Amino acid sequence: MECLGRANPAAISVHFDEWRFRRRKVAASGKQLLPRQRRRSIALLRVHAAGRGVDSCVATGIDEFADEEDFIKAGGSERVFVQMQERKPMEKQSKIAEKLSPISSAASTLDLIVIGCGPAGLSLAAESAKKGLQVGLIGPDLPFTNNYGVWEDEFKDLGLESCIEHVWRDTIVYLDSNDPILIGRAYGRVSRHLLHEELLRRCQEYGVMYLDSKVEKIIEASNGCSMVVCEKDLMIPCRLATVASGAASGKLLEYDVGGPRVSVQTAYGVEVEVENNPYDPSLMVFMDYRDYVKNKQKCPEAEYPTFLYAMPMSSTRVFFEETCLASRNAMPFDLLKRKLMSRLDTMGIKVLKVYEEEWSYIPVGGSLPNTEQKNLAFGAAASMVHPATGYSVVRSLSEAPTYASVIATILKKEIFSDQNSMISNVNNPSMLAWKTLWPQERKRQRSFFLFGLALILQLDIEGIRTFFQAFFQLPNWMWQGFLGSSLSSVDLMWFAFYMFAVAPNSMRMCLVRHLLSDPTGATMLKTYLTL
Ligand SMILES: CC(C)=CCC/C(C)=C/C=C/C(C)=C/C=C/C(C)=C/C=C/C=C(C)/C=C/C=C(C)/C=C/C=C(\C)CCC=C(C)C
Repeated sequence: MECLGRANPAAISVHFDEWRFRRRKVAASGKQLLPRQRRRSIALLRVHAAGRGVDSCVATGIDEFADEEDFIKAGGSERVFVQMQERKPMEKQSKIAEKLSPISSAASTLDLIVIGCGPAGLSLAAESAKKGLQVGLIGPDLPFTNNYGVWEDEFKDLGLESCIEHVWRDTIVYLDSNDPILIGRAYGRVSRHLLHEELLRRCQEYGVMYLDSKVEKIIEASNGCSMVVCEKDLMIPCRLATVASGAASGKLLEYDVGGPRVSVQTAYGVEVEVENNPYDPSLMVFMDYRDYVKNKQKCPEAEYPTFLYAMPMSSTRVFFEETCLASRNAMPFDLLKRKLMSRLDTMGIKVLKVYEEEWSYIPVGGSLPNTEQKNLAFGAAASMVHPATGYSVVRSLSEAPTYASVIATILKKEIFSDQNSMISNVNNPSMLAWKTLWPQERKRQRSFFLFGLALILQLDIEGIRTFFQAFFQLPNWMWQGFLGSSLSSVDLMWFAFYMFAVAPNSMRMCLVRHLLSDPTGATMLKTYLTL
């Protein structure tokens, strides 16, 4: 990475103008950027962002993109990328290096290297070290930036209730009428600071080591071990490497080819002090799909069905997030923001003070990782994001102990003859771990979720309302299990029939049409029939 250092404001705008100029020139010529130009281009953006007091790469899913071209390939648009680069506020850096001992390049081969310091990476590193493995964690030391929302019971089951900073006794959904649906389940807002502290404490307790660096590639050494190549050509040897650096870990992993296209969940949020808050502070607003957009005709906002997700922290302080559940192309952040402001205005909510803003970009759907590769993955890198909801943190945290056990079994058993070399007659011991993460049953469930995602993508705002009206009429265990990925593939069939039974005729026709005509329907049926 070319380093341009910190710049003064005048220099920054020159850098940014230069970046824009170069991009336009390249676009006009119809040519690709040369690698050197790409490096320069991203460096310019970073200097621009840093000089504006903006963290250049912290929004969900974006931190591991090598540059804007990778981002665009993964479904983003250049405009969104620039907005994220420009606007994400800089937060206080966490200090992983102060808590964990350093990995030294001269150290002997580590058992496991986990790449990525988000919730998935930290939890897997801690759980693996707890199993007695020598674990190294590598990744930039960035703070958790998103406001994670969780069902309180699910987080309690993980023993992490102390990380919830606010609990609402119930959750509410508004669709088209003033007849809201009370869900009957408590919801919590996770303190990203406490969650980070807790996961870091676990890493420290079990002796995880740390290196603050970006991983360039992972190569296989001649003795069967792996070499993790970091910035400045620093090489760290390990017996197994697991990539947990988010959805944009493409360059470190192989994914199945010809899988479904990646869609995107986008959201723009603000935590604000307001006058005239109409929401009851004891209820979390999971989805408000009521129509509050002014000038509906021909405004681009109306093209994307979005909903409001609101966490009233008190009667005057509220976190509002305008969310596009899924779209084929990312909904631009300025549109989301405009829609949110127009909604608040129409509702008579007056914003007095803005505490913080959030931009969230979550790729959903897409292919599974190739489960025959030696390097492992976890969290969003392993496609563990729920395709139809965008949630992933609880699944990663809850599966970390089992996954770590399997990795420990692979490394401790006779599969490896000694500390450093793998017995050659065992083809690929990583398959055991991949099978734990993605057994055929999980693949069936995911094919159903992808079918559901494709359905959501086709619905307009009216269709979405009718659809969720039916969804929340299902028995609690069904819709809760669907959201928490805990329904078996057979349960999901019951879920589909139940949806069909409770839906109005127009939606029934839509469901059957989708099953018969959408390619995800055929893929789902094929996956269900594969033993
Ligand atoms: C920061 C972060 C991390 C984030 C931010 C953003 C946000 C705020 C977000 C939020 C989100 C949310 C709230 C979400 C939610 C979601 C949901 C609720 C979802 C749901 C879904 C559902 C579905 C998909 C369903 C589906 C169904 C189906 C597919 C069905 C089918 C059926 C059929 C086919 C029928 C058949 C029958 C015969 C043939 C008879």
